[in-house]
Amino acid sequence: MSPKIPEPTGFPRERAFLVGVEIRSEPSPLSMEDSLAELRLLAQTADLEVVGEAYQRLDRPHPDTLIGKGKVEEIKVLLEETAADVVIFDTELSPRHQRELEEQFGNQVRVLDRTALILDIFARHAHTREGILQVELAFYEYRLPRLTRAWTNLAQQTGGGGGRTGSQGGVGLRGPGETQLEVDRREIRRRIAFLKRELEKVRAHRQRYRQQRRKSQVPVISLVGYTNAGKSTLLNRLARAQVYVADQLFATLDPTTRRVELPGGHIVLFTDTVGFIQKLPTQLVAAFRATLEEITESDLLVHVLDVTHPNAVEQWKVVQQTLEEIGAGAIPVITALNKIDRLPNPSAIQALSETFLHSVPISALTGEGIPELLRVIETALFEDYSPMTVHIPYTEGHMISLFHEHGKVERVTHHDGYVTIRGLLPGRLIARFQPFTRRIKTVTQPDNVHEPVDLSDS
Ligand SMILES: Nc1nc2c(ncn2[C@@H]2O[C@H](COP(=O)(O)OP(=O)(O)OP(=O)(O)O)[C@@H](O)[C@H]2O)c(=O)[nH]1
Ligand SMILES: [Mg+2]
Repeated sequence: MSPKIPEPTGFPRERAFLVGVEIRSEPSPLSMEDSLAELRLLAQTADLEVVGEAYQRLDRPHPDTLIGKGKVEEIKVLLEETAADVVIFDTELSPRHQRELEEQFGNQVRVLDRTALILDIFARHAHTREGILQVELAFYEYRLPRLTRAWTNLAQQTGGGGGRTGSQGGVGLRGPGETQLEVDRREIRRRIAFLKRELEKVRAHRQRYRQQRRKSQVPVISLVGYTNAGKSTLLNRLARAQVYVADQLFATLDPTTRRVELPGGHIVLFTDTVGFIQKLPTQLVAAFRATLEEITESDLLVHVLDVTHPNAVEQWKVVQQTLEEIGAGAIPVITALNKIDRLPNPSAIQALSETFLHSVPISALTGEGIPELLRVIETALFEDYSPMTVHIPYTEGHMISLFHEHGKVERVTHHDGYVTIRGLLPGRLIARFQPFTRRIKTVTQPDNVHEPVDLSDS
C-alpha cells in the first residue's frame, strides 16, 4: 500500500484587476463590456482570481499611460483596496505604456495586457514540440521590445517572492526557460533566430507531409472557429477521436488530423485547429504559421460557430476576418451552427440557417445534425461543380492533367508558356486551383531570382 500523501494546499491564486479601454479612434469588433467579459474568461482560464474591474472610454490613447491621469489615480487606489497582484489591460499596451503604468502603480503590481495573458494560456496549453516552439517564439517576440524596465522589475519580483501572494512565476511570467532573468537582448535575439530555424524545419516537414497527402487526392477539411466554439468536440464526434475538449479558452493549440468516411463512401481528412479570438496580435498569429498553414492549405473549411454565445455574430465576423488575414479567404466555407441543443426555442434554428449562408445546424455534443453536415460536405466536395478559369504554367503539368481528369473542360487556349482552361471544377479542387485564377509570370532577374509579377490587371 502506498503511503497517503497529503494534498498539496497550493499557492493562493493570483489576484487580478481588469481594465477595459475603448479608444474611439480604434474601433473593435466587440463592445468594451463584452470584450472585458471575454478577458474575464481568459483570466479564469489562466487560473487568476478576478478581484475588480474598471473601464475608460477615450477619444485617443494618452501618450504616456494609455488611460488618463485621473483614471490612473483611481485605479491605483482600487489596486490597494483589492490587494491585486496584477492589473491586466484589455488592449495591447505599448512598451512605453507598460513601463509608465508600472511606475505609477508601484512595484507591488505587475502590469500586463491581453496579449501577455493569451501567451500565458498558450504556454500552459502547449504540449507538442511544435506548440512549445511556437509559444516560445511568440513569447520572446512580445518580450523583446519590453525588456528594459520590465526585466529589472521581473528580477526583483521573482527574487522577492513575486507579488502579494508570494507565488513564484505568476501570470505573464510563465514562459520558456527559467534563466530568462540573465539573458540579455542579444541572447534573446539569438534564441528567436534559433526558434525560427527550428520552426522552419517543422514547416518543411509538414509541407512534405501535405504534399504526400495531396498526391493521395484525399480532401482535407479544417475545423476553424472562435475559441470554445466546439471544434474539438466536433472532431471527436466525427472521428470518435480522443481530442482534448474543455470549457476553457484555447484548449487546443496543435492540429490533430483524423480520417473520416462520408455517407457516400468518400474518405476525407478532418483537422482540428487553434481557435481564434478578437484582438489577436499579429506577432502571435505569425508565430503559429506552421499550424495555420494547415488551414490555408485545406480544401474546405467548416466554420464552427457557437450560436448560443451572446456575441455569436461578432465572433463569426472575427473568424472570417482572421481567415482573410492568414490567406484562407478563398477557400470554400460551410458554417456549422453548433450547440443547438442549448437553444430554448427550436424555431430559432430556422432563423439562424437563413442568416448564415451554406450553414447546417448541429450539436457536436448530442450528434444532432451531424449526418446532414456530412452530407452537405460530401455534396460540396464531390457533387457541386463551379465555373472557373485558370492560367496554368506549363511547368505545372500535374495541375493541367488534374483539371482534365476531375473537372469538366469547356475551353483550352495556349499563350506565353501558359494554358488557360475554362470549365467546371468540383468543390474539393476549388481551393487548389485558386492560385491559378490570376496570371502570374515569372521574370528571370540578373541574379537569377524568380520574382512573380501579377499580370491580372494588364
Ligand atoms: N451544449 C453543448 N456544448 C458543446 C457543444 N459542442 C461543444 N460544447 C462544449 O463547449 C466547450 C468547448 O468545446 P471544445 O470542443 O473544447 O471547443 P474548441 O472550439 O475546440 O475550443 P478551443 O480548443 O479552446 O479553441 C466544451 O465544454 C464542450 O463540451 C454542443 O454542441 N452543445
Ligand atoms: Mg479545441
